[in-house]
Amino acid sequence: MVKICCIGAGYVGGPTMAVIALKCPEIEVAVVDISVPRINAWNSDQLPIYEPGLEDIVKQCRGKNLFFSTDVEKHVREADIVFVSVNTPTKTTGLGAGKAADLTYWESAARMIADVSVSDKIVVEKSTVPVKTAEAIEKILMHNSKGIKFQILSNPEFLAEGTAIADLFNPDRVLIGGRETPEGFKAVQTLKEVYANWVPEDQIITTNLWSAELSKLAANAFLAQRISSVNAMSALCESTGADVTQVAYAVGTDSRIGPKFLNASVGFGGSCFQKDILNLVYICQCNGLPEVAEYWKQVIKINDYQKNRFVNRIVSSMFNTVSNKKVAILGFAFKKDTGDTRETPAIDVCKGLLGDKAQISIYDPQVTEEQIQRDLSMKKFDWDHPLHLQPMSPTTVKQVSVTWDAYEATKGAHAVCVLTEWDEFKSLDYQKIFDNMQKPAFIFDGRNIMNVNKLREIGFIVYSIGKPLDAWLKDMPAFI
Ligand SMILES: NC(=O)c1ccc[n+]([C@@H]2O[C@H](COP(=O)([O-])OP(=O)(O)OC[C@H]3O[C@@H](n4cnc5c(N)ncnc54)[C@H](O)[C@@H]3O)[C@@H](O)[C@H]2O)c1
Ligand SMILES: O=c1ccn([C@@H]2O[C@H](COP(=O)(O)OP(=O)(O)O[C@H]3O[C@H](CO)[C@@H](O)[C@H](O)[C@H]3O)[C@@H](O)[C@H]2O)c(=O)[nH]1
Repeated sequence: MVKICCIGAGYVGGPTMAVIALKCPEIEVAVVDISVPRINAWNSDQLPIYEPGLEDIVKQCRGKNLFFSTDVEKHVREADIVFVSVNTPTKTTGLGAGKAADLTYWESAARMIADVSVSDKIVVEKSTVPVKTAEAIEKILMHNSKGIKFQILSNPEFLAEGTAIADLFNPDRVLIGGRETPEGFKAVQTLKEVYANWVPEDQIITTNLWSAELSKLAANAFLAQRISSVNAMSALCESTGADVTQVAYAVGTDSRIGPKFLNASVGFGGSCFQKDILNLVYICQCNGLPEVAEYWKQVIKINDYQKNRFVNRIVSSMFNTVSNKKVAILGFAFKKDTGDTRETPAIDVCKGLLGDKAQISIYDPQVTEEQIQRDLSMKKFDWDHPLHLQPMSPTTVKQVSVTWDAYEATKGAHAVCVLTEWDEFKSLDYQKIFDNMQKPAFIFDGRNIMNVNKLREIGFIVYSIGKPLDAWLKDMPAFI
């Protein structure tokens, strides 16, 4: 029986391995992690991450051919294929701080693999890593291997959170990069056979190592660039009376452009886009390509601009101050159908409002008060380290309250901000919300999910990203 071990039981390691176990009953899959609470959660009824469809699969396979364990060394030693899906955060100190990927966790995993291995292995990069990481990993493994042979493959993951299971069942493509040597080709073929259990062969792309590593960074940069492009247009729409949804539709019907990923928003979030683009920028700089670096940096700059613009719009619309005003936040996760808050735009928006002394009341169906308080007090990039290494929230932010009910959050508020596109926000009783709010009552829709006409009929002053402005908002100078 082929044995797979995955180091890192996170948003990628957990779902990816669960799907491999489901689709390949003849393979034994062990997911290992240094975090005891995380592994305990994977072995309980309360999984550590919320992902539609995941629980069913874990329940089906756990204890049969899918195991979660903290005995990292044992499972690595026994495995034929070792996936490494550990954190690759942005460096916070030293060379490349604020841009370069911090490969501490990767390197320690590679050293451990070399230490404990007693048989040849295929080591698969599942984490998103800088191009050429495989070369460094090869060196670590080779110099510590005691004669054991390792083949390194790059097999980046393209799943998106909230749709991880659907993406894994039906990927647009699986990408495998390897060394162009007989041993390298053989390793690529072995991994290809795993995926071929459910992915059509013509959707399994094989390349050299560096193309696979770089394709992952490139794909995220292209995706994020589309969002920054449409968000840049949203600002122009507000100034000209154009409607960004209409513009995006008209642009996206061109088959060369395509309709996906053109939703204007308060800004993109999530653990990947910013981190991976910063990493790409750093790699360009290190390779003497400052113009290319500047080009990609702009995608992040526009994203920051969009988040600032949103906060400034709120404050300027409300007579240029939100001091002591209650502002309700609907949605804190970085997108719907996940409880993940890593780099969520809600953090920046809340911090911006807190900077103007607002009282904030937050409701998100999947995010706990503890998580929100940690997010609002954590330093930039701290969130991307393993949980047990993250600083605990030193103090709670007093002007922030968290409820489990949208009506409670909005009661007595001056304004409501929609920051995550949860479906349930579309069907709230907005008349009831309006009746219980201070007047004038504002709604700032950062996701364009609201029925604007209906809200205006009720009496709200409504701001939607990139849409023709309410007369009220037109009269209020926006300091952006
Ligand atoms: N989250 C996504 O949607 C996504 C999608 C594609 C790629 N990626 C990439 O995959 C990688 C992992 O992302 P994630 O979201 O799953 O992160 P995560 O933080 O959810 O999981 C990483 C896990 O690795 C564990 N870990 C760290 N060092 C370890 C070690 N030496 N031994 C054992 N366990 C260790 C941590 O405790 C943590 O549980 C990152 O490089 C990320 O960029 C993420
Ligand atoms: O038209 C759009 C599409 C997305 N977003 C926002 O962009 C962010 C990222 O969304 P999405 O890409 O759907 O989720 P992620 O889980 O971050 O997935 C991205 O990052 C992963 C990690 O690398 C990759 O594997 C995926 O392919 C890539 O889509 C979220 O805040 C979304 O709300 C928009 O604002 N407008």
